[in-house]
Amino acid sequence: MELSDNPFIVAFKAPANETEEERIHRARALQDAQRVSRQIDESLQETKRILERRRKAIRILLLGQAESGKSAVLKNFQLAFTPQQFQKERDVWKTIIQLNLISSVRTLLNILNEADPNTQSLLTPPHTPGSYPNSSYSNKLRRIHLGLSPLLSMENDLNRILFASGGPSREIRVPAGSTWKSKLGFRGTHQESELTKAQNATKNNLIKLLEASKEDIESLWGDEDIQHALEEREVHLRDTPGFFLDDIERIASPFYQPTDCESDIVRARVRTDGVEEHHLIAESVRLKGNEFYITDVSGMRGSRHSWIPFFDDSQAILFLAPLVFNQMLEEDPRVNRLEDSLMLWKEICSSVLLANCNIVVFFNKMDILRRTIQSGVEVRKYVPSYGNAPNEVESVTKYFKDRFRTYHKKLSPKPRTFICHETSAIDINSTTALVVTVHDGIIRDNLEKSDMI
Ligand SMILES: Nc1nc2c(ncn2[C@@H]2O[C@H](COP(=O)(O)OP(=O)(O)OP(=O)(O)O)[C@@H](O)[C@H]2O)c(=O)[nH]1
Ligand SMILES: [Mg+2]
Repeated sequence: MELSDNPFIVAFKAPANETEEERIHRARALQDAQRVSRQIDESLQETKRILERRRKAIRILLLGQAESGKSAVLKNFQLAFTPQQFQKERDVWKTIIQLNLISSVRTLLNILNEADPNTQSLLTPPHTPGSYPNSSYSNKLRRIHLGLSPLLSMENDLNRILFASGGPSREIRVPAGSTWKSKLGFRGTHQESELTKAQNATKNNLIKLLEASKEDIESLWGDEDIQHALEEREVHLRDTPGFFLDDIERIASPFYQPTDCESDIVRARVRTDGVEEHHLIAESVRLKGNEFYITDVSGMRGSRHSWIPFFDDSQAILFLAPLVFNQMLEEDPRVNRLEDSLMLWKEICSSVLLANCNIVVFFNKMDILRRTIQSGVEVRKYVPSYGNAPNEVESVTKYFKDRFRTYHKKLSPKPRTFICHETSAIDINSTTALVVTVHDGIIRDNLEKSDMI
């Protein structure tokens, strides 16, 4: 570039007959302009570095309906590639697990309440013990009911203090980002725990109260009348998110640590609210320095529009489709979960924005499918097109695999390979091994694509 073309030289050229005062003023203005220009250059360089880093990293988008297991698969990635970082978060998950447990207790007590019209409201037990009117339930259950009331009040307090949310809700819901983790005691590299004395005291009180309530919870869960009421209402509590009642002995112990059983953390339920991007830098020697950007989204119907901006930037999509054929969507109880997954699958396959993206399907929650089939539930009752095919796991899986494959072939804008895996994301040994395989596959595929280019 000619000096005379340089915009700085042109803009700050000395005018004829410049006074000394004007010259000083012009020199200062030039210095300021150069400083701003340097700052812009540096910020452009930084943006370029970030973009370059992103380009080299593996970029994965997790998609699927709510409760399909996206966040559980993300935790498996963290376990496989950043286990040390994952361990640091265990205290956060301990509180979540305890809250999940209390939520199941609330479900049982609600059933008790519904089933027994004479039982008084949960949170307003009678002032004088023994003043319940006669009813179909035993005195034992009424005593347990009363004994567990403080635990429910504690749940309210915790939700209010830790998540600033009022009243009980079926699920823990936190805003996107990791600030909620620091509220539960997580100390990240750049974050200090935000726990106040009051919050710490509440967490400690919860541990004591859980220990004191352990026997009541065990009795409630083991009670025949309660089990009968669950069966009558077709409530499969073991298949619901965040189910820990079978682990009460461990979890209600004052020495409980989720590290004793890492799958506890994967089983813990926190509903994703919005879109969260997780940046992982692999810790193992083999992959040292490999980076991932994994985007986890909310799967609720009303949130799916927010996925689209992330389509462009992703190299691979992991689509979670649990083969749970006998459950309805929480947000719309008229819609069968598996039908909803198929509808979503069709939209993802036909999206032009995703034409070049690898899509891997995880037929998740295979453990639940196995239990459901074993308990004698018939697929054809929920999916009439299944007809008289054998009511066996293998046959059911093949049937749905064929349906997913057919739509994939028919609707993909360009030909691409159909890849699917049967998973149970809470089985961490097999799932961490699988995510490593998927990771290797994405790298191989990218290399092939760049060779073709
Ligand atoms: N039994 C069983 N439970 C699973 C499996 N995968 C996930 N879960 C549990 O199901 C619940 C829901 O899983 P999440 O990973 O939170 O679901 P999500 O897709 O992230 O849901 P949203 O954040 O609401 O969109 C959690 O408690 C998980 O631990 C599985 O294969 N088997
Ligand atoms: Mg989630």
